[in-house]
Amino acid sequence: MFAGKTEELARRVRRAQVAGHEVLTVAHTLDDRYGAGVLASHSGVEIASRSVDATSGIPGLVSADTRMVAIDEAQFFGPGLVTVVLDLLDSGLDVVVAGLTVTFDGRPFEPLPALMAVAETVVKLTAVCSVCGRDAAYHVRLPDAGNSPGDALVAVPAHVGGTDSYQARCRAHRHA
Ligand SMILES: Nc1ncnc2c1ncn2[C@@H]1O[C@H](COP(=O)(O)OP(=O)(O)O)[C@@H](O)[C@H]1O
Ligand SMILES: Cc1cn([C@H]2C[C@H](O)[C@@H](COP(=O)(O)O)O2)c(=O)[nH]c1=O
Repeated sequence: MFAGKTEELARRVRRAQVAGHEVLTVAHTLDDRYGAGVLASHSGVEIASRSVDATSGIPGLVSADTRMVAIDEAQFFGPGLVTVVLDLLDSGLDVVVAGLTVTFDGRPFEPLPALMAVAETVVKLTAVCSVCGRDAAYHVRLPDAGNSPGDALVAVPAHVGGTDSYQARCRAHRHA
């Protein structure tokens, strides 16, 4: 988290739009922090988006004019997103996916690892460790975020949050 994934997704969406391409930006309904129809980064960058509650809702949003599909918070969609993304690519669309690769307890967070394996290009961004300032590929869930969050691999509304619930951490401080 806080690595700039949404900012980078927004940059790519805007760049495609400048080129005159029709872009479909998709988010998951689990994260409704900024309201329906908008994606926002932690720094306040906003882009218009459509929300769906499952991967099966994505293909139906694609129109004949769509050139690019941009998907944020891919970790909320689960492993089924891989097939949908591959089908979109096979139909000739550009697809850009942003999401968390690691859970708050440090495990690989599908579908990102599988998507990274089949992607032509992977950009892995890191945040700034909140303890020491080094590159942070991990995050910790803060004690105030609530007890017993359950399985980190199963996306639920209780896991949704920002600086209120999570901090970015480097390898050395990922358990601190
Ligand atoms: N620990 C941190 N490390 C880096 N950026 C942070 C941190 N905490 C807050 N930020 C802010 O978060 C922004 C990135 O937000 P965002 O694009 O939403 O990231 P992500 O989608 O990876 O969570 C940064 O530009 C910065 O303003
Ligand atoms: C670590 C972790 C985070 N989440 C949630 C928390 C946020 O709502 C999003 C990540 O958003 P960001 O744009 O990358 O900051 O995911 C989660 O569900 N499970 C986790 O393990």
